[in-house]
Formats: sequence, structure tokens, C-alpha cells
Amino acid sequence: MALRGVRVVELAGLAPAPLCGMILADFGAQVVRVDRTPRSAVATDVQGRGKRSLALDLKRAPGAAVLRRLCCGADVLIEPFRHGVMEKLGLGPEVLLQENPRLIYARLTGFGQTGKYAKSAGHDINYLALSGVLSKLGRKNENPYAPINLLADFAGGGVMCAMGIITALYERTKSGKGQVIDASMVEGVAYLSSFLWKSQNLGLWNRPRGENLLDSGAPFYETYKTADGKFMAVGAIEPQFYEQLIKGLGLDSDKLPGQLSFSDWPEMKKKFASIFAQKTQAEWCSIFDGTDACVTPVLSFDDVASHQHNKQRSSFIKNDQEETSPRPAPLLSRTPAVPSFERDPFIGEHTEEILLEYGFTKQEITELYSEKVIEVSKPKANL
Ligand SMILES: C[C@H](CCC[C@H](C)C(=O)SCCNC(=O)CCNC(=O)[C@H](O)C(C)(C)COP(=O)(O)OP(=O)(O)OC[C@H]1O[C@@H](n2cnc3c(N)ncnc32)[C@H](O)[C@@H]1OP(=O)(O)O)[C@H]1CC[C@H]2[C@@H]3[C@H](O)C[C@@H]4C[C@H](O)CC[C@]4(C)[C@H]3C[C@H](O)[C@]12C
Repeated sequence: MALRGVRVVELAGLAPAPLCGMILADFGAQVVRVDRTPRSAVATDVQGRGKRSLALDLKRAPGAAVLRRLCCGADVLIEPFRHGVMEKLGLGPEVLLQENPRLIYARLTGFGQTGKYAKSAGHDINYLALSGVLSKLGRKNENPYAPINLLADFAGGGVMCAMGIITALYERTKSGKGQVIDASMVEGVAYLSSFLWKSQNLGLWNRPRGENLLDSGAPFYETYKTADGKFMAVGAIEPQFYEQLIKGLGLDSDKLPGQLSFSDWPEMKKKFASIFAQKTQAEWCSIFDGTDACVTPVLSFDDVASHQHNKQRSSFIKNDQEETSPRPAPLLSRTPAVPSFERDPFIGEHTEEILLEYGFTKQEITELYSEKVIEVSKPKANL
């Protein structure tokens, strides 16, 4: 796999950093997740695929010393805390990069390492709001809404940070040097929205929220309810595809307003809605499948993996716990990601094995354990 041999230390965080670590693990990196000890009641990392867990108390000096030794042997550190926490622990970039100049020190935060909010708590919706993108999301006359925590936490956070790490790893092959990655989710999601900025003068966004081409204003870029309470997604933007949509709906475009007649969009939406409501999702699929009308079923998590197209590409995988989840993307032809099919690690499950791998002696491990700096948890055998 492309990242085979890359050693990553991921400090346990809430959602963005775990996705970043999982992406690296899926593509072959050896990811050690450092969990807190005393451990939290509930393992909150549901993206633990392919990782191993070491439970370590960073607030104790011997614990911080353990992390420093791990980072001396690692290629990447991912830290998910607000600005200043690592410095307070004596684990800031100056310290760790001094001891390992090749280390790629990735700091994944909401607001970044500087600026008025750098030390403020926040979540996806806050970062999305501060990026400006949230102001564009939502239907006409409704409040802006955040699409779950997909955009800032994951797209602008975990994925953007993984890109930064892989870019820095590539650069290091030439310079031999590591560096600090300041991955701000505000900036990550703002960066993703470059298209919105660059298309300002194309007339795509100069109407109020929810009245534009791609933000639920246009009847040909919308979802519609079917007779069986499911939905179809319509994305027939180009005239030639729009013509196929009209045909599939049994309408005659000569008797309709022009596709880009903004003032007619509300009425056209009502017309489309009344037609889509007359047939089931399966019936609409039999009409539109195989055409260029850009009409697809809105699949639920229950049926997405078994849909013919997704099945043909094995887009979803099932681990040995029978848990379904998306296969890693993108698909590399020669060195594809090979995700682990094992269950996620328990907190502290691999503490001893990891420390031995990183050069700690049995004696040192015993002392760390007796001082409660580390925790070792062996999964209970299924009796
Ligand atoms: C996971 C579910 C989905 C959450 C997604 C949500 C929508 C997000 O947006 S997540 C993105 C959050 N933001 C960031 O990641 C940006 C950077 N991080 C931060 O800004 C902050 O970390 C923070 C604001 C997120 C949290 O601040 P906090 O003060 O808690 O922490 P920090 O200031 O960063 O400091 C860290 C402190 O921890 C110490 N530490 C760290 N590691 C160690 C260690 N190994 N040993 C010792 N100490 C350690 C460190 O020293 C710092 O200490 P100090 O503060 O003293 O300096 C979640 C959605 C719902 C959740 C569930 C729900 O809330 C109910 C339960 C609640 C229960 O408490 C936990 C289980 C829940 C089931 C809970 C589980 C999940 O969280 C959810 C499902």
C-alpha cells in the first residue's frame, strides 16, 4: 500500500483527527492512537479501523516522556487539541521537532493556531459558520443548516489534514525535513468553497440563499418525493440533460417556460413534485436508469450497499464484525488501500506491544504500568 512503513502517532480526539488517522491507516500507515488514561468511560473513536491503541497519561512527566520517545521513532504526529495544550504538556513542535527534525507535526484544530478564537472551544457548525460557507446552505426562507458534521470536521478537517500530511511526506523525500501543519477547519472548508468564490461573477449565486442554481432554487437541481415515500435526486443542469428529464417526466418542453426562467422555477418545482409523486422510486429508476437525465434514487444507509452500481464496484465493505462501511477512496490501480477488517481497538489494547516496538524494555514498561502512567487492557476472551 502507498503509505506502507509510515509510522503515525495520533492523539485521541473527537472526530476530525480520527478520520485523518483512519485514512492514513487505510492506505498502509501504522497508526498508533494514544488514548487518555485514566480512560474515558466510552471509546469515542468510531473511526479506529486499522489503528492500535496505547493508553498513556500525558499529564504525568513520565507519560510525556513516553510520547517524546514515540515521536522520535515516528514520521507523523496528529494532535487534535485546542491551541496551547501541547505546549502546556511540554510537547510543542519546538520540543518534538528538535528531537526528531523529520517529524511531520500535524495540528488539526477548528480555528487554527493563531487568531482571536484560537483558544476557543467549537464544533463543526461553528467552523462552518466562520468560514462563510454556512451562510450559503439552506432553503429559501429557512435558517442556514449544517449538513451533519461532514463539511468542517471531515471534508475541511480530517481529509484536508491527511492531504497536508501526505504532501509534507512527499516534500520530505527531497528535503529530508519535517514541518508543522496548521490545519484549521475554518480554512479547510473555506478552501473547499473556492468554487463559490470563483464563480461569483457567473451569476450562479447573486440571488438570496435557496433561490440559486445549486442551492435548491432550481427545479432541475432538487430532490422529489415519490409515491412510496422515498426520493429521487435530479441534477439535470445542461440543456441536453434537462431535455431528457422533461421527456422522462412525460412533459413537452415546447409547452414549458425556458429552463433558466428564474421566475418560473417555483411553479416548475411544484409541477415536477406532483409528477414524481405519482410513481414509486423503483418505477422512476426504470424510466431514468441508463439515460443522461441525471436522475438517481436517494438511497438510504439500509439499501446503499446493495444497490447494483455500488455492488458492482464493491463501494461498501463489511468487516468481520458484520459492520458495513464505505470502502476507502480513491481507488489506486496498483497500490489500493487495503482496510483492516478487524474490529476497532479497545483503549490500551496494544500498549505493551507498541512500547516494545518503539524500543522500551520490559522493565521500563513494568515501571510505567506500576506508576499508572500507562494502561494495558487485554480484550476479554469471548467465553
Ligand atoms: C464524537 C461525536 C461527534 C463530535 C463531532 C463534533 C460535531 C465536532 O465538531 S468534533 C470537532 C471538535 N473540535 C476540534 O476537534 C478542534 C480542536 N479541538 C478543540 O478545540 C478541543 O479539543 C475541543 C473544544 C474539541 C474540546 O475541548 P477540551 O477542553 O475538552 O479539550 P482540549 O482543550 O483540546 O484539551 C485536551 C485536554 O485533554 C488532555 N489530554 C489529552 N490527551 C491526554 C492524555 N492522553 N492523557 C492525559 N490528558 C490528556 C490535555 O492535556 C488537555 O487537558 P487540559 O484541558 O487540562 O489542558 C460526539 C458527539 C456527541 C458525543 C457524545 C455525547 O456528548 C454524550 C457522551 C458524553 C461523555 O462525556 C462522553 C461520551 C459521549 C457518548 C460523547 C461521545 C462523543 O464525544 C460524541 C458521540
